Amino acid sequence: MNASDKAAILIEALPWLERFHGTTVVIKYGGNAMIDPELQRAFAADMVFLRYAGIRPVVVHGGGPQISAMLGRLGIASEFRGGLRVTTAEAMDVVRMVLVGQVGRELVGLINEHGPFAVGLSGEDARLFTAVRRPAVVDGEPVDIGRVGDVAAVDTSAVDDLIAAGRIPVVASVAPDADGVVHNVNADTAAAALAVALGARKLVVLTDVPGLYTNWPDTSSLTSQIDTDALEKLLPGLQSGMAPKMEACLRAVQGGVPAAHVVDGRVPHSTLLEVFTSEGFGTMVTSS
Ligand SMILES: Nc1ncnc2c1ncn2[C@@H]1O[C@H](COP(=O)(O)OP(=O)(O)O)[C@@H](O)[C@H]1O
Ligand SMILES: CC(=O)N[C@@H](CCC(=O)OP(=O)(O)O)C(=O)O
Repeated sequence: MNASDKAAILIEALPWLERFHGTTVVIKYGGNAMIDPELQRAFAADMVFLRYAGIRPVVVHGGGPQISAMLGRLGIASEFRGGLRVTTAEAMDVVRMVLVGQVGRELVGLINEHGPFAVGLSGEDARLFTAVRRPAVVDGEPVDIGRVGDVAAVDTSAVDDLIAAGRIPVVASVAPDADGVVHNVNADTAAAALAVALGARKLVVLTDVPGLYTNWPDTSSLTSQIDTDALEKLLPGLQSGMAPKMEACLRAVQGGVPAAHVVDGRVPHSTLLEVFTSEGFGTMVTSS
């Protein structure tokens, strides 16, 4: 690559720097996009890059595969209904231990290799999230799946304090209900609720596919942009992890976040590509 090509790549970022400088961006880092240590390091570097670019990144992380692995080691089977984990009280202890004590700590450590930026917290800290029990929806019917929560209320004060101090909040998606009983919240759902409450400029959801396939698994049905009306119609037919993910994007945009993006976290530096380049990357959800 010659000097003018390099300069072209750098200057391509300028309009996006102008547009997003000073805004809050919520990035959901999915467990499936986390399995490779090099990708994890690239993700951590992207968060620090955003921070130095004057953007305020807030990370919400998943860890589904890591939870399933730990449950497996303990001899507990994993079961999902409508894309959500069936969570007994016993499984909830493992979910909390893995998300807060393992996945969150690792991400905080990787970001902090660059400086004293990341501070980990969960929905339990300073009442960040209050959960209500959430049934799974299977064939249009609600099914009780135990200690699974939706986000009923968000108190952003702890996250606001961290952002104001120049930190990068790293949030695990477990949350107490109004009685203090801790629930397992899907991380896409938690990210969307936090993006809405923070008035984020965008929500970026990293996963392990190039985006939303409107006719899964037909690879020609990958969609680069979809509006909320079209997504609402598509939602009842979506399977597995994509159902809560796209519902979360829909909620974020309906809640006032201008755009939600589902991008391929297996591509190194996918967040930078989404935020700072002009060609579309992944699937963008916008308001109708
Ligand atoms: N319509 C669809 N478009 C894209 N992926 C889909 C679709 N339906 C099901 N999937 C599956 O959903 C998975 C992503 O969800 P999930 O495993 O929960 O990811 P994450 O851990 O990133 O939250 C993809 O790997 C894919 O196998
Ligand atoms: C209720 C529910 O399903 N919770 C998820 C929480 C973690 C998560 O969402 O992780 P990913 O983003 O990696 O899928 C779970 O237990 O797997």
